[in-house]
Amino acid sequence: MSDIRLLKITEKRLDILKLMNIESLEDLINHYPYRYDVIEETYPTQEDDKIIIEGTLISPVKIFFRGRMSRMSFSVEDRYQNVYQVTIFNRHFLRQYLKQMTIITIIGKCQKDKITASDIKIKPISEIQGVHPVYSLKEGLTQKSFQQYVKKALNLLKGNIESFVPEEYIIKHQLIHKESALWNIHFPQSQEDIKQALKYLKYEEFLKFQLTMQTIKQQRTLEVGIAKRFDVQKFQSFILSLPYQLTQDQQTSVKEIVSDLQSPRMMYRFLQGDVGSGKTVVSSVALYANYLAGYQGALMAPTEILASQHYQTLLSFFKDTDVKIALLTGSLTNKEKERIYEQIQNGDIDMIVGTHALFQKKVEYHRLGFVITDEQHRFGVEQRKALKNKGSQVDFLIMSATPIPRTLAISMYGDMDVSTMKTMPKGRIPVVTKYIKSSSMKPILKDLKEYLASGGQCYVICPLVEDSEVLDAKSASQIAEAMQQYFRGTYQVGLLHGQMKDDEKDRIMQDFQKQKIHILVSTTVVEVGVDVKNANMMVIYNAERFGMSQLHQLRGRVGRGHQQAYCFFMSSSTSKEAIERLKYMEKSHDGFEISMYDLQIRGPGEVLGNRQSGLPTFLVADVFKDFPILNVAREDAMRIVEGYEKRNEYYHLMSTIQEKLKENNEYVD
Ligand SMILES: Nc1ncnc2c1ncn2[C@@H]1O[C@H](COP(=O)(O)OP(=O)(O)OP(=O)(O)O)[C@@H](O)[C@H]1O
Repeated sequence: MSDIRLLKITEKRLDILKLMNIESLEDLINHYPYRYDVIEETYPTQEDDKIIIEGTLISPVKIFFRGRMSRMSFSVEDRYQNVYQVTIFNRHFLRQYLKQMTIITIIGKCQKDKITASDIKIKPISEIQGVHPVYSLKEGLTQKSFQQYVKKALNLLKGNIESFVPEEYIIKHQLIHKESALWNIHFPQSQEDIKQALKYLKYEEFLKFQLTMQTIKQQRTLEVGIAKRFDVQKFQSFILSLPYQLTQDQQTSVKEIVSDLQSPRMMYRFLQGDVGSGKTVVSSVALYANYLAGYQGALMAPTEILASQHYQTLLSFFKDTDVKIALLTGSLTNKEKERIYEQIQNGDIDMIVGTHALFQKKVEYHRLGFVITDEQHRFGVEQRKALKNKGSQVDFLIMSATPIPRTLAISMYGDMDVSTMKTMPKGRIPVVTKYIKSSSMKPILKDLKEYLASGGQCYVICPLVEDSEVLDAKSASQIAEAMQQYFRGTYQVGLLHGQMKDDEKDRIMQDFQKQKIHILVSTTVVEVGVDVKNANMMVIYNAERFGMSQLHQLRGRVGRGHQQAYCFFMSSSTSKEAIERLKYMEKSHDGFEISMYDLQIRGPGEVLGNRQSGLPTFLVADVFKDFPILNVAREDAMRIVEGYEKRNEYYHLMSTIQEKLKENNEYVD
C-alpha cells in the first residue's frame, strides 16, 4: 500500500479522506464515481424535458431575494436564434459574470421556451462538454479537488498498477489493462471509455471472488473424509416406511447427499429448497444413512422452537427403528444436560437435535460423522475448527429456505456443492394471498371469525415485540392484549416473541400445536420452519416492514397440508414501491422468483445475510445484472485453480488469493 501523504495535502483533508475509508493511494484510486454527468448539446424530446444548450445572454438579469434565497431570470438566444427565458435559483453570486452578450452553457429542464436551470456555466459548451464523474464525498471535499487527488495518485503509481487478471484472459475477453481501466473510470473521454473500464473492473472483481471460492473448495477436497458404508437395503426400506412418497426433487437431493456420504471426500453441500418443499425429511433420511454407517449425526436448528419440532419429527420417523435420539437445548436443567452429554460421549445416542448448544465445549461426541445445519449457521472458521475437534472428518450439509436459481447458487456458493428442491409435495394448494390497505384488523374480521368457527387456527404477525415511541408499527404485545379482550370466552389468544424464556416459548408453541391456543400473536420467531398443519390463516401487520423473502417464509407457515390457506398482508403504507411489492406477493408463490425480485431490490447481503453466508459486497459488479460475467469468471477461475501449479504465470495471482485467505483466517489447518 502506498502512503497517502505522497499527495502532499493538508491534515484536514487527509482526515476527511480517512472518514471515507481512504488511507492509501490504492484506496483513493479504487473509490469510483457513482455516476457520470454527460454534457453535450441536448434538446428536449417527447419523453424527456432535459436541455443542455449554449446561449448568448440578450437581456439584463433580473434578481429577486427572499431572505437568503434568490431567483434570477434572463433571456438567452441559442445558435438557431431560438430565444429562451431562463430562471435559476440561489446562484446570485454568478450575477457579476452575467453581462449581456456573454456566452454561457445552461443545464436544466425546458417547457416550451422556458428553462428552469439546475446549473449554468460561464463557458461555451465546447470547453465543458464531455463526461463528468460524480463521486460520493464527505463534506469539506469538492468534486474538483477529489479528482485532482485521484489524478495525482494515478500519476504517482504510474507503471506500478498491475492487472490482476492474467494476460491470457485479458486477450481472451478483449479487456483493457487495469491501469487504463482506472484512468478511464476516473477520467473518461466518452461513454465507451466507461464501458471498457467497467468491463475490466467487473470481471476482475468476480474473478477474485471465484478464485477465492474455488481455492477454498480445492483445499477442502484435499481433506480426506470417511467413505461411509451402510446396508443399502435397510436404507431403502426406511424410505419406503415414510408416511409419504418422496417428491422427485427430494429423491434427487437424497441421492446427491448419500453419494457424498459414501465418497471418501468430505461433504460440504448446500441444500436449498422452497418453503415447504420438505427439507426436513431429506435431512432425516440422510441422518439415517449416516447412522447405518455407524456414526453419530447432529441436526442444528436456528431456534429452540424449531429444534424441538425437528426432534418430534425425528422421533416419529424413527419410531420403528433402534435409532436413539436426544434433544439438547439451553432450557434443559443442568442435570438433564449432564446426562445427555454423557450419553453423547458414550455413544448411547445416535442423533442429536439442538440449537448451537450442540457445539459447546462440554459436548464431546463419540463418533460424530455428519452435521446438518441451516444457512444462518454456515460455519465460520472458528466454528469449523471447534467442530473438527469434535469429530475429525465430519460431513456437512447446510440447508437454506431462501432459494435462488440454481445457476446463480452455483456461482455464489462456489465453494460448496448445491442441491436444489423446487417441486412441492402432492396436493399443495397455493395460499390465497391478499394485500389489505389498512392498519387494523377490521376489514378481515369477518373472515377471521368464520375461519376460527370452522375449527382452524390463525397466526397474527407483528413487526415489534413492544410498543415503540419511535417506530409507527404494531407490537405483538399490544395486539395480543386487544385480541384477548375481543375474543374473551370464545377463543384462546397466545403471545410469542424472541424475548420470552425458551421454555415459555416452547410451552406456547406446544399449546398452539395441541389447539389449546387458537390465535397465536407472534413476531417473526415463527418465520423459520414452524409446522402446524391446522393453522391455515395468517395476518401480517405492517407487511411493508418485512423483506419479500421473509414474507414468503412467514406465509409458508400456512398451507402445509391439503387445506386451503389464507394470508393477509396488511399495510397502510403509501409508498409506491411497498404497494408494488405486496401486490407482487399476491400473485407469486414461487420462492425462487420472489428471492430474485428481493435480491434485486435489497441485494444479497440483506436477503441472504452477508455475514453468515460470506457473500461479498461487490464494488462495481452486480450479481444479477452482470450474471453472465460472474459465470464466465467462475469457469475461468476453475481452470486457473486446476492448472496453476503447472503454470508460472498464475503463481503471483494465486499467492495473492491464498495470502488474503490466510489473513482472513479462512484456512482450517
Ligand atoms: N414427499 C412429501 N409428500 C407429502 N408431504 C410431505 C412430503 N415431504 C414433506 N411433506 C410435508 O410437507 C411439510 C413441509 O415439510 P418441511 O417442514 O420439511 O418443509 P421445509 O422444506 O423444511 O419447509 P420450511 O423451510 O418452510 O420449513 C411437512 O408437513 C411435511 O410433513
